Amino acid sequence: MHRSNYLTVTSNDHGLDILHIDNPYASASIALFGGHVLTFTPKHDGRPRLWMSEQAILDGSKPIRGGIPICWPWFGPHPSETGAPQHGYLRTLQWQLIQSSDTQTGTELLLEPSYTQASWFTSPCSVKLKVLVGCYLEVSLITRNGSQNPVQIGAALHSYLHVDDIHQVQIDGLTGVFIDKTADANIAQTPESYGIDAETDRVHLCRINDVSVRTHQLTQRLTQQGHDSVVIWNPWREKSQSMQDMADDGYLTMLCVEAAVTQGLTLEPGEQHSLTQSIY
Ligand SMILES: O=P(O)(O)OC[C@H]1O[C@H](O)[C@H](O)[C@@H](O)[C@@H]1O
Repeated sequence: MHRSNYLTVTSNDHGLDILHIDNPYASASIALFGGHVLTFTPKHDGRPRLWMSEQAILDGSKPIRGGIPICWPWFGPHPSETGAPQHGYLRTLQWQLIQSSDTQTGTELLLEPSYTQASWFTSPCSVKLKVLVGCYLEVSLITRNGSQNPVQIGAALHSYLHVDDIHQVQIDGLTGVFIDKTADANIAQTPESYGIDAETDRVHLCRINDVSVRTHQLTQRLTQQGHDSVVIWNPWREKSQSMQDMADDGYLTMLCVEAAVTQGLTLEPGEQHSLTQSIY
């Protein structure tokens, strides 16, 4: 196995293994629990791009609130099984590091979950997560259908962006309609001037590749591929207060911009699909 010169591995107080990358371009950390990118800070401006909850539970008992949770093989609640976990089960599995190497664009890591089949999803699919830590962060979730039959999946790279002040946020690049999960899944039109001033949970039904989140201090550009939706989520005050792993005012400095497959993607036998998001 190749190993990056810029990689170190530590354990946190609860025994979770954390990969740390500190290369000429950026620093980043990834928990093997969930294959979960926790932090990413490019060195050209030193500004952390990802938000992590002050009250995130980092002991392996719950999904981690912040960074980039991996949702697979469904997004949101399971379509029929009420006992199945929200957003699938990969975000609470132990993952392994398969490979790491240094390239001209940064450090590349390849991870895979310890298993992919569960009672709610018995198809033999393989999953890998490719992470590039460079001037920008690129995360690709790669699914391969290893069965003899077509398989349907959903997925998301559920990225929590750090923003200086949610009241300043303007989202650029999204157009078309969205499903408003805060209003009985009504269909609504994306506003031209897109700010956030209340609980927001919107599934934008679009394959738009380029989205930006602007505040006075920073414009964060995100690109997506392999998605059928972009999800925008901020729980706002009341929901933040009700969440054990979020500070009451946590909503003020975060915004989720998620590259997602929410409409069901069919993979033919042997077919591979990549869901990719880059954060600049
Ligand atoms: O609390 P979680 O299971 O991590 O989900 C957090 C959020 O994820 C997505 O953005 C969904 O659209 C929301 O409905 C959900 O509340």
